[in-house]
Amino acid sequence: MNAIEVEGLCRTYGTGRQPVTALDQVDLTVPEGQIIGLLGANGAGKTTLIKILSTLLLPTGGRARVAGHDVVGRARQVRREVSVVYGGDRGFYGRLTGRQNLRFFGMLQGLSRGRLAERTEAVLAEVGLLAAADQRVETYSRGMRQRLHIAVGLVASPRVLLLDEPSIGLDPVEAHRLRDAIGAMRGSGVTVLITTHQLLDIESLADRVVMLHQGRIIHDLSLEEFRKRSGYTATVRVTGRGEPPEQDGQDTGGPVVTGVTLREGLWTADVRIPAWSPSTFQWLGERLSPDSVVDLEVQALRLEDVYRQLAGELS
Ligand SMILES: Nc1ncnc2c1ncn2[C@@H]1O[C@H](COP(=O)(O)OP(=O)(O)OP(=O)(O)O)[C@@H](O)[C@H]1O
Repeated sequence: MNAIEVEGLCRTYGTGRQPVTALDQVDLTVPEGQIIGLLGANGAGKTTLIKILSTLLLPTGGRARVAGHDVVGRARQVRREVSVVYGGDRGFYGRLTGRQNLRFFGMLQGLSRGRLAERTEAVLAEVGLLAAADQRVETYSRGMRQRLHIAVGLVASPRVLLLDEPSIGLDPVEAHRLRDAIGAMRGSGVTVLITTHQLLDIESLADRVVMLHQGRIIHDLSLEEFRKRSGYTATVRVTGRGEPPEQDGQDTGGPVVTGVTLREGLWTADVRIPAWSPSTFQWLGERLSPDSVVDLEVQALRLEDVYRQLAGELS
């Protein structure tokens, strides 16, 4: 069964002279167990989609189903199947321990005493908080609180977990731990939809990338396809003396010289490599005179570059 099915979904805010269309005919099908990265600039409609899927907001057109239940007609059933976690570190009782908070919020979700005890320990382990479970939440770091939010989201075993900017405001170490906690869900059958501006979240977690722009889905690709959209796999940054290489005007299918700059008697050029092959090295040897090159650095493609490139095509 599909975890999420969205057809022609629309949401308009306001009815006056200037209504805002936040979602415009969105179609999306997500099979169970997939981890989807939902990307888009500020105002693209990501939060609106999350709110509709979690029944916090009604659509103004189209349909959406979660675990087979319609978000409008069977909202109560949907709420049993879906959990939503927002970025940020508030919403806990600071004087209670992590375990006590989790049990409290689990109880509110209607779990029986036995099931609650079992699930509490399981999810604390899943998010890496077992060792800190008996510490007061007021002593928790931001990242630990965020992982506790995810534990609350998981305690009632939802089929679908919606994460809105989960790593916002976290330092790199905490963000890495959080990603580990989310990654641990892979294979458990939980379907995860993550909205994020952190491309590293997508790179390390997502099976599929959906990109929204002005309320419409403009890309819906596997992570691999998304990566390939850039048209290159690496950039070689070359620094040299003397005559700089000529910048290539258009894509020739082979390596492309871009971004030639001059500074303090040295030039720097970025050579985009579509794919590594013997002819790539031959090309590099012919275009870049070994006498003039003083430094060479190979940079693997970053998802952020792809995103910037795709977003740039829109402006
Ligand atoms: N309650 C509201 N009333 C009026 N307009 C709204 C409301 N909520 C959102 N919007 C508008 O709807 C559009 C989509 O907003 P939404 O919050 O869904 O985008 P987003 O992709 O989540 O953005 P961000 O990355 O900034 O969170 C934006 O133009 C926004 O200004």
